[in-house]
Amino acid sequence: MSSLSGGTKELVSLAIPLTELAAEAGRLILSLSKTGFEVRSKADASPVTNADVQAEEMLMRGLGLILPGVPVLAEESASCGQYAETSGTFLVIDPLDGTREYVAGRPEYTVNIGLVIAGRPALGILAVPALGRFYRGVPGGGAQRALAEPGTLPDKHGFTPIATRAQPALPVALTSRGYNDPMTEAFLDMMAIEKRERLGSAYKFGLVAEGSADLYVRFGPTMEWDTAAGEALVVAAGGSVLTPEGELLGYGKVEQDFRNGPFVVWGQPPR
Ligand SMILES: Nc1ncnc2c1ncn2[C@@H]1O[C@H](COP(=O)(O)O)[C@@H](OP(=O)(O)O)[C@H]1O
Ligand SMILES: [Mg+2]
Repeated sequence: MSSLSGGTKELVSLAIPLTELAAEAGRLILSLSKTGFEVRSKADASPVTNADVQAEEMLMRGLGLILPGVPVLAEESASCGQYAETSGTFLVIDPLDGTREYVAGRPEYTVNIGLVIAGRPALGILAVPALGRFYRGVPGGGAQRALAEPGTLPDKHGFTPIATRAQPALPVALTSRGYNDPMTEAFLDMMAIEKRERLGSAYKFGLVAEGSADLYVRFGPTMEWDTAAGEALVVAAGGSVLTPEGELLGYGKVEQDFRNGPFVVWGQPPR
């Protein structure tokens, strides 16, 4: 068992070593993109590389030291049928979110580390190693970002506060690059937007959290490791993640194989 109490101050302190760990895993992934990686298909036909697997191993080792005893729900372990105990506090990680983008040479892939307490994302870290962007947030404790040269680790004193922006008359909307669906299109068709950008990873949450975009629309399926870290970050920065009915996403949905339903990420409350 861990001795985590879940207080805001404790979580803000915990975010520091977790950010360093995500950045280390990101550096490993980025270096493998230069030296070469191997791609194979998973049971669901989605790609996986040795970068996903090695980064997950690094994260599991590091999390075992930082938060011993806290179960870790991890994408690659879950795809082999190994599920963590998620009825209490648990970590949820995607070691390489946006593997398709990574394989295609696009830079938006992320390392996601989330912490779920009482069914809610309580801390979130996103590293975007190829773009040198590092985000962290604790709902109630604020959100921060650091910028660094790609391939280098962020300066621990380089984190500055970020917040979502007031929604402009014509908002900037984000969607998945590769997994769009008719409901997402219909929702966007109903809105007057300035522009729409497609990106394949949790970087979309970072862009909403820092006020570069206003909403991220996702009616197609995602997994809890795609959203836990990003949701904590966006909420910490002043935004929200809501189902079309205005409900919160739940976490630890073992009976749904940790699959999320539709949601919209809002920088500011929906009007
Ligand atoms: N049919 C499906 N069922 C469950 N999750 C899906 C899915 N299609 C896509 N996803 C999830 O959506 C994520 C990609 O979304 P996006 O491109 O917007 O980041 C995938 O993450 P991975 O790419 O890490 O597997 C995957 O987890
Ligand atoms: Mg993913």
